[in-house]
Amino acid sequence: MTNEKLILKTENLGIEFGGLTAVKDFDIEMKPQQIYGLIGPNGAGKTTVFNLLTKVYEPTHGHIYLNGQDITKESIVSVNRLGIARTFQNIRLFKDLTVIDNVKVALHDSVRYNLLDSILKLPKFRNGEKAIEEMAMSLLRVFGLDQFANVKASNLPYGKQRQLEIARALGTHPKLLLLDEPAAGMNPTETAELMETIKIVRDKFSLAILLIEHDMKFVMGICEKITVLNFGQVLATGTPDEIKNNPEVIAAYLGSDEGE
Ligand SMILES: Nc1ncnc2c1ncn2[C@@H]1O[C@H](COP(=O)(O)OP(=O)(O)OP(=O)(O)O)[C@@H](O)[C@H]1O
Repeated sequence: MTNEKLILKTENLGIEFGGLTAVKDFDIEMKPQQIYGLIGPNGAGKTTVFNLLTKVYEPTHGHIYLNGQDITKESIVSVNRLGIARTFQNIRLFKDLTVIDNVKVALHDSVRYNLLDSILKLPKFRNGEKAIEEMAMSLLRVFGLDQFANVKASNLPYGKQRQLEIARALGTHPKLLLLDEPAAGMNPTETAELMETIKIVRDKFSLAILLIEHDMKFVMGICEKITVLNFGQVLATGTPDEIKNNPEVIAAYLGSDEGE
């Protein structure tokens, strides 16, 4: 047991679907503000780990601790309120809403007023709306998306849509942000830009980031620590250099793909 404060810790986390063990004995220790990579072959269980951490799936085994608090039995909503937010492998924006409205939806939960306030447009409601508008704009500014505030989300270039998803996730004030393949489908320029944005987000919002990614240049370039999953189990955990040079990881996953 370490005395060091951890933002996320799991112990023997696992889930079975019928007879299939999708994830088994998954242990991770993440420090606050750490950028951490979760990699492994297709079907290794990476997205399932995200679904366990966000309580989309009920773990069959093990425990999840957020900031020292056991959140294993919490609901999806309360895990989000306690500080875990995520993005998805496939973009899940409200495509017909504007860029700013996508972020405002996430922020609405953090400003409290009741239905009557909103129907009567009482000062509390107006001030709340103004605060939400300002918060949304300041989030968009971090990503250079403020200039597109009134554009329909589906009209943004692909790389910007991915960034908008991150902006929206930040609207719930997470302490831990889970990014599922944030660089998927991006061109090299967009990927390089995303690396910078992720570092800025980590510093500006003082949060830890756990990311799943197949782009090894991206993972090795940005992550301080990496865990490799293979067949639902941890194959290795270490620094990018340790992982790159681990013979088991090379055999199971990196092989000739490394540096692609
Ligand atoms: N709801 C479910 N029911 C049954 N099996 C599932 C379910 N969710 C995931 N699995 C299985 O769990 C295993 C791990 O899948 P998962 O999507 O987590 O892998 P992954 O590492 O994220 O893969 P990829 O890199 O392709 O996204 C797979 O065999 C998958 O079919």
